[in-house]
Amino acid sequence: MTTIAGPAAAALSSLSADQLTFIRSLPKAELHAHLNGCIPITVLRELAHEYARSSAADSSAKSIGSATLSSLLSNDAVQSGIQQLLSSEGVKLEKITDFFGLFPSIYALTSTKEALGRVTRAVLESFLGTSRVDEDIHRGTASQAECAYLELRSTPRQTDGMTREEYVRTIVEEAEWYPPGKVGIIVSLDRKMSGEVMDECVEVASKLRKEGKAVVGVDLCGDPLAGDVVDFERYFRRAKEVGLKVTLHVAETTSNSCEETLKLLSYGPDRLGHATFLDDDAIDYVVKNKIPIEICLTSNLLCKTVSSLDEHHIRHYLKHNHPISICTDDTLPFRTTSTAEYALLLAKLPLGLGLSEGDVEKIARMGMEHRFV
Ligand SMILES: CNc1ncnc2c1ncn2[C@@H]1O[C@H](COP(=O)(O)O)[C@@H](O)[C@H]1O
Repeated sequence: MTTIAGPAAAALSSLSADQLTFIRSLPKAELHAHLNGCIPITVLRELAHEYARSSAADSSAKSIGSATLSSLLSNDAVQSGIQQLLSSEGVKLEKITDFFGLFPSIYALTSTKEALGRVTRAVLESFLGTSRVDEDIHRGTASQAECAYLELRSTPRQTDGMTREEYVRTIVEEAEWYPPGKVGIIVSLDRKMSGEVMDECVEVASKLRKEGKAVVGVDLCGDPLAGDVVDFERYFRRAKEVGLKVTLHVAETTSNSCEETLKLLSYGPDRLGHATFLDDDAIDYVVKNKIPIEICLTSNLLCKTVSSLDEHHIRHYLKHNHPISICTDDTLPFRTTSTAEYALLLAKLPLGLGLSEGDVEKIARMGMEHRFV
């Protein structure tokens, strides 16, 4: 269960019961959700407690599952990172680059296959409800689906407990509990990765795809100011050659240059994440080539890359009838859900964009049309 707060909560609570029912009834596709950024609070809290217990009980052997604490953060560092995420308001950020410092603590908790499988199960359930094929057998409770289709992305990590291939397989195995066509997995390449690791991630994605697994694409993510996009090109070209779709985080900050953006567009992406600061040339290219944009309203507000909903770049794309999809990005720090992001479309200004139900329905349809399946 996601605790909703901030802009998403304000928009949701301004809606009538009929409006909420309308949003819930729309078939929605979540196309931009980062696994480790979407862990439900209850699960994060449990994992943090277990980490603390293991740390206290076994400081000499230092083992948690098959990972060793010595290769991870100290318990104090982990607990203080997790405390920021557990605050009922969600995280407070001064600027987007502060955001990436939240992940080392989360990663300390999801570094074994067991823990990764557990969080994947919880994240899938938070978006898709209890529609696993074995659900009737194993559970008595039902939870409501937030969306009809989920593309879940994650950055493969090699830990003491698993290889990068095992990391992706663990996620895929959990996704396979859902009916075919419900979940697609996107392998994320972090801008801080070495070329060797990017290559390995693309090969793992390709291998699993060839085996018929639901690995549908690759993504470029991470600190938008890290690395040089000239160096990443070959890995995304390779991904396209082997039939994987490509989505790229692009122009998330004012410090991302126009040259960088044009270079990323030259990879031939199938979708773009955020695309907040595109200059006229880039907008022309994106509009002419009808490249769908994954829009993350709350994320942009809380990372302070957009100052208000009224000034959000979604307005531009709506005016040009350009394909977009509405996404949550990271439900844990941003305290949002798919329903709440749609509430931001429907709620009246200044709490939302004040769109009509017809427009919102059309946007939901666009999301479903631009799945990587
Ligand atoms: C604010 N918008 C964003 N911009 C860029 N990258 C982001 C992001 N939100 C999340 N990530 C990327 O996703 C990772 C966490 O999930 P996974 O470990 O992959 O499952 C983060 O470490 C970051 O690299």
